[in-house]
Amino acid sequence: MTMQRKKVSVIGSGFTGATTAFLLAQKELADVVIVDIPEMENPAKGKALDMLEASPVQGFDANIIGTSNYEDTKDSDIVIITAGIARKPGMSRDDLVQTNQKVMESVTEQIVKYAPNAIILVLTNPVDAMTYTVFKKSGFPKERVIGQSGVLDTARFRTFVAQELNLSVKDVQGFVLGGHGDEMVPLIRYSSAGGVPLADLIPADRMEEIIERTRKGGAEIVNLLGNGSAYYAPSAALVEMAEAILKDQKRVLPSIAYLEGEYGLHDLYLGVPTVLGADGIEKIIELDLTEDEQAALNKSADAVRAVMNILS
Ligand SMILES: NC(=O)C1=CN([C@@H]2O[C@H](COP(=O)(O)OP(=O)(O)OC[C@H]3O[C@@H](n4cnc5c(N)ncnc54)[C@H](O)[C@@H]3O)[C@@H](O)[C@H]2O)C=CC1
Ligand SMILES: O=C([O-])CC(=O)C(=O)O
Repeated sequence: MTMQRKKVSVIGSGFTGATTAFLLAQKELADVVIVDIPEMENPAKGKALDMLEASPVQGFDANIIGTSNYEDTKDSDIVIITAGIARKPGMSRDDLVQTNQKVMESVTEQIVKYAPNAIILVLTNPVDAMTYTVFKKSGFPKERVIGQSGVLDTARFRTFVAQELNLSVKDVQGFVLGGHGDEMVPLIRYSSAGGVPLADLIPADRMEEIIERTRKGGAEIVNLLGNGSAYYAPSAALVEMAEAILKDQKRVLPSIAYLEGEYGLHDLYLGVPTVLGADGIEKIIELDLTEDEQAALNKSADAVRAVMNILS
């Protein structure tokens, strides 16, 4: 009996889409379909073929194709949306909202048609509002529409802390709540190195600088790259979430989830700790926040709502 491999479709063959596709294949998590608009079909095909030609060298078994035909995404287990425009230096993520809302709506229509049972992971910015757009347009249950921000924001925080303390990144845990913007809420109380609270290891003023760098982590890369935004770490984050779902790992990872009263917030998508498994978001973990933390989370939610108000 042959085992049917899982199928993941990645919408958008740009920096994040291509990198995500390659990581998924290298880890043999699924066969991968990369979809772009008809004008970009050949580059998408070219990237897919190039990746496939790396498979004998690296020794991975996964098929990868590029296409502009959504029929090829039929019955995907997961669809990852990276389609749309990215910001340039001087822009905020929120400047992308109008263009990317249209892209989300057209892409979602196709997903509903061809992969009605898929779990959707959204990367496109402004990601909290774009995940909400996809949720509304798809009519999928909330646990099957998930946005990516917290794994990336936490990874940035962990990187900076590990550098600061000259420790392995493996032993540094971080915890970031809230929207994927300057108002995100790193929770130091829940962050540690080898189980030791960070507050015992890093002076408060230095910690503030690390938090600020984390909040501006996306812009730091945008300014260095000059004509696009981060893609290696964002793709690694998406793949960690996809792996948790494909392998039903029940990982505790931050996700952008639909809130219906959790943390006192209603009818918006925001970054919170979740359990990710075969059903998507299987649980939202609610923490008891201090007054200051709740106020910071509310401020972050307000920033997301301000973007949602621009949605047409
Ligand atoms: N949530 C997060 O943490 C992160 C979000 N992002 C966001 O991800 C998005 C993609 O970034 P990159 O890959 O760097 O951009 P990119 O410009 O390299 O690639 C975007 C791709 O989407 C394609 N596309 C546009 N409209 C499409 C449609 N209707 N259907 C299919 N494909 C379409 C374009 O042709 C292009 O190939 C941006 O909005 C960016 O801000 C990027 C990094 C992190
Ligand atoms: O900053 C951007 O525009 C892309 C992004 O979301 C990130 O890298 O965090």
